[in-house]
Amino acid sequence: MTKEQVIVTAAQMRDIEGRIFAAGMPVAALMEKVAGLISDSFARRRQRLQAIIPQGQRVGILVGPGHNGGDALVVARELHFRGYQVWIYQPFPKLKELTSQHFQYAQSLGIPCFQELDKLPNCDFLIDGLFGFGLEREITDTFAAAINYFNDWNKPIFSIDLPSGLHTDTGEVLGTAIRATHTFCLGLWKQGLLQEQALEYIGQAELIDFDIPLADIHAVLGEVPKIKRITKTTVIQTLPLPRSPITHKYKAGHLLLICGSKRYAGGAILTGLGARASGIGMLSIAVPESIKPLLVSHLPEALIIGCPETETGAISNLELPEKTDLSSFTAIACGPGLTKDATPIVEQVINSEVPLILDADALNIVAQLGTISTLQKRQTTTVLTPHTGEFHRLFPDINYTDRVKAVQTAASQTGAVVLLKGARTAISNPQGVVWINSESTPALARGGSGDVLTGLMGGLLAQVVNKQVNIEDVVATAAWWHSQAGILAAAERTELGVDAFTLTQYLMRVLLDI
Ligand SMILES: NC(=O)C1=CN([C@@H]2O[C@H](COP(=O)(O)OP(=O)(O)OC[C@H]3O[C@@H](n4cnc5c(N)ncnc54)[C@H](O)[C@@H]3O)[C@@H](O)[C@H]2O)[C@H](O)CC1
Ligand SMILES: [K+]
Repeated sequence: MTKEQVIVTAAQMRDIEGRIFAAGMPVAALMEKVAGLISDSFARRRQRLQAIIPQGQRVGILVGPGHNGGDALVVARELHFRGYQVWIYQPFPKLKELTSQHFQYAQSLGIPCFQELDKLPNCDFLIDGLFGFGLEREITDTFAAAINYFNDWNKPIFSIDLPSGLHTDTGEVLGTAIRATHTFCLGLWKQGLLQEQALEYIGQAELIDFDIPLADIHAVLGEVPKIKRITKTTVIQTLPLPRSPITHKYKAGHLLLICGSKRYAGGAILTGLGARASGIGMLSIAVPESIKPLLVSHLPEALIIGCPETETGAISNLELPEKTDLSSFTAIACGPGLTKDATPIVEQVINSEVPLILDADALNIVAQLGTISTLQKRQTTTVLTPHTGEFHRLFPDINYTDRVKAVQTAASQTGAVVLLKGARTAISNPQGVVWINSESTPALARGGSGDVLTGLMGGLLAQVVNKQVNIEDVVATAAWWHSQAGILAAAERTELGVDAFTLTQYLMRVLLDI
């Protein structure tokens, strides 16, 4: 485990810091260390920012009543000595002792301090030290008015630990919140910063590591923390690389995709291209007979199985090649483009013993059949990959604003690994172990990119399912791979240039860089 993977709640951070203080680290010393690291990072960033904001170096420091404010005051002092023109806004009647001492010292240095908004000078940047993980309740009155006032200034705002006003664990806005350009998250990633609803407030997030001993992290979070960020470390451990020099196509997995319809042939092609990019040894794709020629032309290496179809052009019956049945495959991925007329097919794969990924229309069909009753029958690997709409249809009683809790609940109810798609995709296994994909791109918000993920994930699962891997690690690796390809493509083609087919062409590029 690396610190970049760890995610904490406010309570866990308080416990971890409490252990550090109990071991003898003075709070004031930690505050000095943290604020020094922030000032260094800010100064390094200034070189880059100077290009964007060349004029002056006037910094407004927003100081809250707790140690977040204390951090900000130490940063104010350090930037003052580094030649910035610093002023302080501190409207609180009562400050914590350490914060109060730093405030007093800043005033003794002649740093202008203000209590009223209308007296504030102009500035080039703001540093937000109003609230950190100690925010306990909704921000109201003067403090809410101040936050809204600073948001309206449209200046770059650097938030310390969290944008003030965000709930540390859920990322919810408590009344109002600073819209940060950049967030310096202190020590360990706070869970709220990885929640979708926080994204528009965080700006670019950076972890300021202040050498928290791993022993203290394990003491509070356990040997293997339950909730982690997906990083390259996980991916490298999970990918079927390097390949054995003596492997052959039958040892590199045999995936069956069941997808497509006369109406949605493209979904089947994109799913197939995603699977191809996974490196899968053998790929079979069951589609309605009428679109078989299309698939063959796009995926000559795949075995395309033309199935009987309903009059609406959906698969009516899985007509597998002779001497094969579902157990001939190491994994099945089912759903993209199926339409809701393929219910018997979905029931058939659910009743099989084969590791199974359900996506798109397969999920809508499961929702219609009754999610829990349908899936509880299965005793083998099942993965669900809903977007929020499909998630709501599958689990109408689960509130998904806190996406971590939502996927944990859905996974424990169904016994499946559940991936909830979004800007911060969350994945849980039935035991509540959660991965969060903390890097993605809005470029992926397009029809078809989910089909690519299903194929990629199916191909990866088919290659590793018989090895000692955690299924949630495989799902997390596919999600990371998929979003990194989107990020790479967007960097070269802008966020408007990543159609699903293009995305499939970037998947392999990602692995070249790890
Ligand atoms: N734990 C430590 O000693 C260190 C923490 N670090 C930094 O400090 C904050 C956590 O500090 P804490 O004092 O616990 O809380 P905050 O600074 O976030 O401030 C909360 C403060 O404000 C009061 N409060 C809470 N909600 C409201 C509200 N809605 N309206 C008004 N006032 C409110 C509450 O009573 C607290 O006193 C952490 O984020 C780090 O930035 C250091 O980095 C290391 C030492
Ligand atoms: K803050």
